[in-house]
Amino acid sequence: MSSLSSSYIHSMAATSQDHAETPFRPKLGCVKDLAESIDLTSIPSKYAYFDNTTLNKDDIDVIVEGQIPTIDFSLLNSTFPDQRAKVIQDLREACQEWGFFLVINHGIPESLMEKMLDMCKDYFDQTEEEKLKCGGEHVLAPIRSGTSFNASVEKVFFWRDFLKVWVHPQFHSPPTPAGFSEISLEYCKRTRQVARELIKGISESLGLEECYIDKAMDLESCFQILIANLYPPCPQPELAMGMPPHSDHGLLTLLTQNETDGLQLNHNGKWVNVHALPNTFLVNTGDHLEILSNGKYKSVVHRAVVNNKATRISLAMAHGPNLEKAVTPVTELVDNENNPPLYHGIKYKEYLELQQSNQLSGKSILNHVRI
Ligand SMILES: O=C(O)CCC(=O)C(=O)O
Ligand SMILES: [Fe+2]
Repeated sequence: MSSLSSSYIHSMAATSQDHAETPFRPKLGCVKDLAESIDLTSIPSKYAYFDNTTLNKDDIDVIVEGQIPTIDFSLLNSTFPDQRAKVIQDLREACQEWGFFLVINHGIPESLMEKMLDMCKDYFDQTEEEKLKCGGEHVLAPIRSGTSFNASVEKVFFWRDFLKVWVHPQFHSPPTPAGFSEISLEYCKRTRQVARELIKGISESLGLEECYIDKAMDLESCFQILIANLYPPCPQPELAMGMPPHSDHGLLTLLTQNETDGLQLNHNGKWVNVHALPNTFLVNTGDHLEILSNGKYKSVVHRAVVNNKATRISLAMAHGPNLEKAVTPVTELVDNENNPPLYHGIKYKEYLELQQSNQLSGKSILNHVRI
């Protein structure tokens, strides 16, 4: 199966011509087309993530509604020291207790956020052929379009199509739809600025200099990736999964979505539904924040569930260190007697490759670098 692309294969049937050229050329298909196929009333068994017959009762998920922390971004630039101190304290609590927060008053125009989400919708509305023009079979290809997460290694497929684009330090963009590149360039620049400001606040909240993390991780050349996710309506949402529980690889991910919810985060062992208010960012901490803070700020495990009513589009902007950095816990947060380093250093690019080329599963890659 190693020659299969990361795009999902709905059918192993191939034309005789395909067979003549490449013996193992599958018919590629996205879950959007599957969902739109006429009379789809049940999901193919390959998408059955929850299996009622084998479900252990300990695995049954508890879903709760939680009061997710809110960060008023505008206060980070307040000229009143009290206000800045308050928001730094809010960030500390949010990172320590949740690994997740909503960001309001971030200054990015709502119109730009809407245009970017519309562009993602237009991208997914293209034909399969147009989407495949993006190519990118390798997990580290700068532009990759596909379905599920990594179909070449998965036993169960996820109810999700995706586009992943590396947008910093080198900017890439799919050639179509028209206008994607211009909107995306602006959106990536603005979200990167917000992420770096948040990271400065987080640095301070750890008792470090404001620019400590920015400098140590070389965020001037930070790795930024745009991940657009499409979750079409699913006839059996209780059996399928959009994205399985996982933590993100980088430092901070800024997520926006259309009007449909579906993100859940794991908080004290329970799944919490996240409801996004318009014009806000849902921000989660990633594995590299956990590594550099020596476990003080843990990356949050989250997942995306699906529904049978409306298509959900989410847009995650993930920000990590410079890809060449091998990140270890910062010396200021380590003390060999009482607080020894908990993680090995591994080059971020290798970490990313490990995550992308395996099955997405909880914090399995972070566990790989735990001492
Ligand atoms: O769609 C979502 O809400 C979650 C997406 C996500 O976790 C990711 O792209 O890493
Ligand atoms: Fe994620």
